[in-house]
Amino acid sequence: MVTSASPLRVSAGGSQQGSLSALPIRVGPSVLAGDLSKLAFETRRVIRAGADYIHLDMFDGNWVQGAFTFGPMVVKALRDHEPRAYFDVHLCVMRPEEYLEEMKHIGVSRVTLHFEATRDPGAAANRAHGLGLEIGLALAPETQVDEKLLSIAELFDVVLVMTVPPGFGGQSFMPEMLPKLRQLREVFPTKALEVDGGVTPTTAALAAAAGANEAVAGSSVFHSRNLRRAIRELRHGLEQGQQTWQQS
Ligand SMILES: O=C(CO)[C@@H](O)[C@H](O)COP(=O)(O)O
Ligand SMILES: [Fe+2]
Repeated sequence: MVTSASPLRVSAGGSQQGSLSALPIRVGPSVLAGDLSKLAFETRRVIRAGADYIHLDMFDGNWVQGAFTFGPMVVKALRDHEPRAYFDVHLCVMRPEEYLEEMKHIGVSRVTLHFEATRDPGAAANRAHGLGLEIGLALAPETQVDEKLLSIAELFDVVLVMTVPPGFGGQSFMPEMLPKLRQLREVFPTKALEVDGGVTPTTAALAAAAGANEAVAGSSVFHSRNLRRAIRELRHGLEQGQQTWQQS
């Protein structure tokens, strides 16, 4: 079923890692790996197969060179087909902060912009919240977590740790991103932490064991013969990993 993010459940008195109850596990197929000539059909297929949300990669062919996918008009057309689905738009564009009002207008549920592409990410987060829009901060693999970044990330609803260089699907998961996830989870025990890139049931488990609770998956869902099973296995991977994280 496609839902809005459910509230985080924190056990009484606990704010440290290890004392938390489960964070909501969510699987968001990236339709980029589907048949792009049938986006509405592909979106409907993964919703029916149990997706928690739909991940939409908006690339402008500029910030990620050579990769141009679709823009707000296509997202709006999809929204008209799926009025209730949770739409998570990953903006890999120049000046992503300029899209916030339009994203709200077309009914996007959450928009994630890149730290590396945004002039003033803190101001963008405040503006999105003023619009009533959930907002995420994406970190490309080369971006390190330091004090300044943490103080900015604090303002966002989700931090997306890219586990491949942004730009295209079908790349291999970068295990060297796991310490970044651990670092973020230690500082933000209840914030949503999402991974994107090369996510399979095995890598989803590794990511969740390091603190992730949301996973975007393109190839491992759409290249599977059985979408429902693919999504179920990803969810299972996240659950297994989260148990490891809780016990750590
Ligand atoms: O943002 C991106 C790539 O930049 C992704 O959302 C990809 O679409 C994920 O595809 P797979 O790595 O799962 O094939
Ligand atoms: Fe993405």
